[in-house]
Amino acid sequence: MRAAYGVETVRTAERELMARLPEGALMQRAAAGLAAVCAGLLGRVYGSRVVLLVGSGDNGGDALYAGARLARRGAGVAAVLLDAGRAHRGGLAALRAAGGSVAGDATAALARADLVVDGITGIGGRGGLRDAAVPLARAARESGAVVVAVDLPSGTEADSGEVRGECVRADVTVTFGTYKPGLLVDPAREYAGAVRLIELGLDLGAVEADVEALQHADVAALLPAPGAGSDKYRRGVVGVVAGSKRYPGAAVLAVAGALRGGAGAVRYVGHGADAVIARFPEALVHAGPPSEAGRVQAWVIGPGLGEDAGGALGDVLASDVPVLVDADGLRPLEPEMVRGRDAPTLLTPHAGEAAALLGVSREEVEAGRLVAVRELAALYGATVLLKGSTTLVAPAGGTGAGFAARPVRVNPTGTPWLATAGSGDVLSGLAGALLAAGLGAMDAGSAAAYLHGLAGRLAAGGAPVGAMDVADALPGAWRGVVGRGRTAPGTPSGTV
Ligand SMILES: NC(=O)C1=CN([C@@H]2O[C@H](COP(=O)(O)OP(=O)(O)OC[C@H]3O[C@@H](n4cnc5c(N)ncnc54)[C@H](OP(=O)(O)O)[C@@H]3O)[C@@H](O)[C@H]2O)[C@@H](O)CC1
Ligand SMILES: [K+]
Repeated sequence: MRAAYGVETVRTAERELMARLPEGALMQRAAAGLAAVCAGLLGRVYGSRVVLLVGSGDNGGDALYAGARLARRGAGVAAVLLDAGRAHRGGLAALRAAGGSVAGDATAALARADLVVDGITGIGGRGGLRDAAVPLARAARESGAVVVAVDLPSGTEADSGEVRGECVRADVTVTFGTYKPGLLVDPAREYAGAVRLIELGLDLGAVEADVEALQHADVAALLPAPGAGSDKYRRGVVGVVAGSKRYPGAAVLAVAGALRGGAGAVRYVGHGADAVIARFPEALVHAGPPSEAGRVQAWVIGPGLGEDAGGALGDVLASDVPVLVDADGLRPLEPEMVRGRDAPTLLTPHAGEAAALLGVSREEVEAGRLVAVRELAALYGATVLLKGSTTLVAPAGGTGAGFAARPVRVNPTGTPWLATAGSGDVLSGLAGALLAAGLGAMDAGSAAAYLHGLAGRLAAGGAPVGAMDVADALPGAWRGVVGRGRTAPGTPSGTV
């Protein structure tokens, strides 16, 4: 599990550690790690040209001390100081002592740079870059040099992943002590490039993370494996209420996801029965209301239902089994329909659907995904999976003052190729199968997003794919995660 902690938690842990260490030791650890990453990126340090963008806080101090280390190894290091009177004193002295200098002409220095170190702001930054820093961030981007952000790309919000205004676009971000939520959540994540963590020795073991990302081993431990005594009910029967005369394909895709998610059986309810049976003769189809369809261990409702989702939705929510509500099922949804349920409810909106549920614009949701998913979880008292470039899953929340659902899980396996019609229908079926197998709503949602992302990558292999290709790639993704099979060539490693 990869964990990310917010600024307040990081600062508390840093204070505790600093009290036990000699003065300045922590910053030296950070600078040593930063310099080592820069040296690795430069390849040959001697003779290289490094420019430091230095703000007036400790983030700038890190940059200056790392610059001093590179200067000692023969790099030509020039510091651009945003406020000469407030630059980190010790760091500036160290840089000068090592042969580094303060740049007279920032633009000229940036134009010649091989590597730019962004030490404008770290966890102390607020809002987008201030005016004085904006041209420097732009010049860094346009210089063609490798841009390395210190702790965070300056201008991004550490706690929320929001980007309010201009910010630095980094190729690599070297972060200290722990990941910060903004490094894992879009839009800030996009600006961070590849993220390298330098351990500082912070003691965060007993603290609940703000954001966490599952990795292969976590997902492998969650996925159900049928035993010798498993029958279809033990493996989990999923009820799927999806599709309509107009959109029968959504029914097929949701059923495909459920079958590939290990469902012992799928009961399909709706107007897409012919299409479902034609593709999946193993599905059980039912023409009446969901409550009369027979025993299920979880319901999936919504994909492609069109306008007439309401009656079936009430029926399904009245059941005492976990319910996943997606797409058209979300439209008639009111908080009180969900809040009173004893069994788990998992809502799976994309940004537009989340915006409609919250009564805000889609842009607002996209800009503040972490805030939006937490608000929805609190409003509906349900687990919420917010689909998108970084899919987030927030636990069902309370409504008390200051309540912030945590940890929110962020999916690390997503790929832009998944932004294709019907891909969400597959995800719904898959997550429904995991709910039916007995996983909690957080685990079902986040494991499904993980597998779905991997399947998208496997299916795509660098080329466009359709939703059924993603469903067909799920067994390969599953085998790859549990380690019993080989993933197809071209599967990215290292990024998950
Ligand atoms: N604590 C530790 O043990 C360790 C901490 N470490 C490092 O310290 C960093 C935190 O340092 P920090 O607290 O000094 O804050 P920091 O990120 O430098 O920013 C504050 C400065 O930015 C300015 N500023 C604010 N907003 C701005 C904007 N939008 N645009 C432009 N400027 C803006 C603000 O100006 P002011 O408001 O004061 O006028 C102030 O000058 C942390 O990220 C890590 O890198 C490591 O060495 C490991 C050990
Ligand atoms: K920075």
